[in-house]
Amino acid sequence: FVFTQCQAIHARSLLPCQDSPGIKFTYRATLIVPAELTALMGAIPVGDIKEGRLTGESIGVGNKVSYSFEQPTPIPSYLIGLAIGDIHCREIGARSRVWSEPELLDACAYEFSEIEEFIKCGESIAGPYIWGSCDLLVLPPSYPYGGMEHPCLIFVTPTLLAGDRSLAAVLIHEISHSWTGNLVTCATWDHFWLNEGFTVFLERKIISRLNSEKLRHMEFLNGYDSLLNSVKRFGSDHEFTKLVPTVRDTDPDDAFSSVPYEKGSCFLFHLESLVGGPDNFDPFIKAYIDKFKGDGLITTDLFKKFFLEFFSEEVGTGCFSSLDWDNWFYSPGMPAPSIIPSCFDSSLQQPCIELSNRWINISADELATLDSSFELYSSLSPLQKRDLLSLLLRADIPLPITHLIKMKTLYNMEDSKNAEIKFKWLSLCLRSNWEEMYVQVASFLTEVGRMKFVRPLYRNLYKAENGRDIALKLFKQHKHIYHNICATMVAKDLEI
Ligand SMILES: CC/C=C\C/C=C\C[C@@H](O)/C=C/C=C/C=C\[C@@H](O)CCCC(=O)O
Ligand SMILES: [Zn+2]
Repeated sequence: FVFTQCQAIHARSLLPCQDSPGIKFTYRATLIVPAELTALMGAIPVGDIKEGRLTGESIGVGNKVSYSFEQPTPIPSYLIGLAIGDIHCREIGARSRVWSEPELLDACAYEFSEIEEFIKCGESIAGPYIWGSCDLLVLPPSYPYGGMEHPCLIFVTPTLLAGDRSLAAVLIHEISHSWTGNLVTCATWDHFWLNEGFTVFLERKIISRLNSEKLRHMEFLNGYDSLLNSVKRFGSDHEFTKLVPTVRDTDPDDAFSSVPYEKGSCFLFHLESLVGGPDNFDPFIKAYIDKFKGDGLITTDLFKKFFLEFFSEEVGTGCFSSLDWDNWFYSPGMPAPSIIPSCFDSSLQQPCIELSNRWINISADELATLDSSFELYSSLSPLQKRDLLSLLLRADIPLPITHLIKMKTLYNMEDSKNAEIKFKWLSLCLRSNWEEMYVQVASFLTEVGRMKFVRPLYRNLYKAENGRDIALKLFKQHKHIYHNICATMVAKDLEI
């Protein structure tokens, strides 16, 4: 199975190109591959689909076929994407197919069957979907990211296959890039937040409309937790914790974190609150996409200028007099004090907060009293279970191993198919130096290659009591299974 990951600056390793987000071009491509394999690109395929397979053309030489593609809408180089493998497809929506290796196709078709609803909702907020098709390719477990927004063919990790559609936010995120990022694109990587922060904001708008505003707020609170972790990892005065960092002469992979996603979406949430809420802010989103979709390039200054033009009346009434733009854009660390967790409605997190406090405050000899919490835990949604574990991870002191042993059996933690819950649970065990669980950490690390999970688990195993040598030996044995970006980043994390 061959797949590419060009974002941010890897397209240049694939083909000669102006490998910068500020340069856009259309393309046609032809891939010649062994006849038993299928080739796909983030573009419109020329061939037909017969019995779940793209038809290639025999080239008459050797047992090979050619597949041709066309991307008629100008895109930046980082959105070039291709994959080649034993890939089959199934229709899952009016303009969407899901592609995967045949063994996964049933599970993928079920997990992602809401895709047309997501696209339609995105259109109602941001304007027409102009890319034609919106297919989905589920990659092998080594895929280093949750998803990648190649136009016409979104790539996603198989760790989204929770079996209950509970991890759909990543798909909604990648679909949202059809407007923010793919149509209106950051002119340089310094302005990456306009790709990612705006896409997270749009993703959560869709979640609000399709589920509830309370869930949008819960996702903001979860994102705030990720932002805290990123700022803590870099240090609160680090360049990469700025919303608009200077990343010239820097490998963008080194600068990558939750900061542009979560600080950026918090900034837009703050702007939304200043103009009086979603009803007043939402028309700006469509106007913004419409305004910049032409040459499709955006910078922070252009965004600010258009925002103030659009809300010129509010400027006149002093709506933004308290807004310190430069502090938001150029100060390192956590967002300006105008955004703190209490800005968000935490009602969906309340049961998680209460349950986490019970686990944090109970003594080892009272653990039996928690048996009654099984019903409450079972009633939590997968995202609430995720947030329960996040709250426990944020506790001042690590949970005692006695408590983790109890939680493991009481809540059947090992049975969860939800990768986010599994990741948080293993992180909780590492934080408490529960050495019996290191083997489960190692097994998870040899099953997935998504950096969102792999990097923190290797770092925390490396820091855990008697974990350092296990981490180094495990990585040395298995680094070949990871994508090169992942292997490179973990090697840096482990100071190799
Ligand atoms: C301030 C940072 C400047 C530039 C960074 C640009 C790209 C970083 C490069 O590492 C590529 C990132 C690709 C990300 C793809 C998908 C993400 O949206 C999801 C990542 C988290 C996850 O696994 O869910
Ligand atoms: Zn994104």
